[in-house]
Amino acid sequence: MAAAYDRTADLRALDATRSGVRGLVASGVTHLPRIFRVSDDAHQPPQAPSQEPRSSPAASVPVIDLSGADRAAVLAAVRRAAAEWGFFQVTGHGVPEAAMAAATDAVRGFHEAPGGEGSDKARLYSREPARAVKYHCNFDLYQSPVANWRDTLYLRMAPDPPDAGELPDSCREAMFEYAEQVKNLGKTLFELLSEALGLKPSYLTDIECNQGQIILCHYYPPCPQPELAIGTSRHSDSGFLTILLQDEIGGLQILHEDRWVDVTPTPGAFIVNIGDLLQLISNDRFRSVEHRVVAKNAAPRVSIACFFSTHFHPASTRMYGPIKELLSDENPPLYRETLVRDYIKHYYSIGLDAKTAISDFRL
Ligand SMILES: O=C(O)CCC(=O)C(=O)O
Ligand SMILES: [Fe+2]
Repeated sequence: MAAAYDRTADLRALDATRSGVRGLVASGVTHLPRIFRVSDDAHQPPQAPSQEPRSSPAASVPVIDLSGADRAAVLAAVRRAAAEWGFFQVTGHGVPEAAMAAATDAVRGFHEAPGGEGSDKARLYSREPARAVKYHCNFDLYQSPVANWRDTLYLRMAPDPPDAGELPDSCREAMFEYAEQVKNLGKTLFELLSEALGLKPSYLTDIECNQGQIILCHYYPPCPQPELAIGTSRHSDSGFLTILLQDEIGGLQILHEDRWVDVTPTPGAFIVNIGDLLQLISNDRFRSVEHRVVAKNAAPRVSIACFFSTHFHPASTRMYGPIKELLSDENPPLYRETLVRDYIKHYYSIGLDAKTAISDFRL
């Protein structure tokens, strides 16, 4: 029997530093603190990556060039990827590489700046749901079974953009520009996804799937014992759609046909994935797929995840259910209707680590 261990005290101690995992690394930790230790079975995927047969090359997440002249071919590729993978990478998306690099550099700069008295990190450190701009180590630190080796700068950019003064100086310009660029790309993607469902291009934006925009700027410091830790626990995304930018380090994996498949960093590309709510309204035509980020010790990793979700519209009374145009006698509705905020509330009540939220809305 292990000696009594006060996990909550350790979590509180980490929280009180207001400088996250990066602060631990800066202070020179050489062993993984226990709160980050993945229990032996908790993160075993169907097969651990090291046990996967490698005899045939693993299939990889589709890469789609959105600038392709043959629109029908682009649509077919999007339809297929959204249905079979739930994930794809996009190139030819029109977002200037300079804006992508500026955002990544700004996020890295924020996370690598020292914390402590008077710092932006100390000023922004918060778990307050109402705050539009905040920084923290693990949004679910006190709920999750294992702390993730990751810190996050949270920016809620739409529908009500934050005051410019709330953003850290080092990020302000780059992140406002990035948010605008990704919002435009989101509109393009929602149009493609609408058409891929056989609907008019404006269908998904007409029902306001693109109205909310939360940008999570993640930083995964080098981990002293990566095999014992996890960067982000397995989960599916709750919103409609996610547009993700990752740097060259890698570590993101998606669960495809019962195997973890690496999402290989592709210079200049964005990763796009279907969220639970889009699976729900597409009546399972599109799939929201589980993913995770493995910890690494070589170098820090930066990723920027932009979620299109409207759950912070507390007044929104729009109900979302399977899109009527997609239903027929052969395709009856698979889900009940829900308010976005009720779906998200349920999702968070379960927490990362399991994909049962959407199944609880199945008819
Ligand atoms: O860091 C990543 O690549 C993925 C992060 C993620 O899955 C999320 O924020 O939902
Ligand atoms: Fe995610």
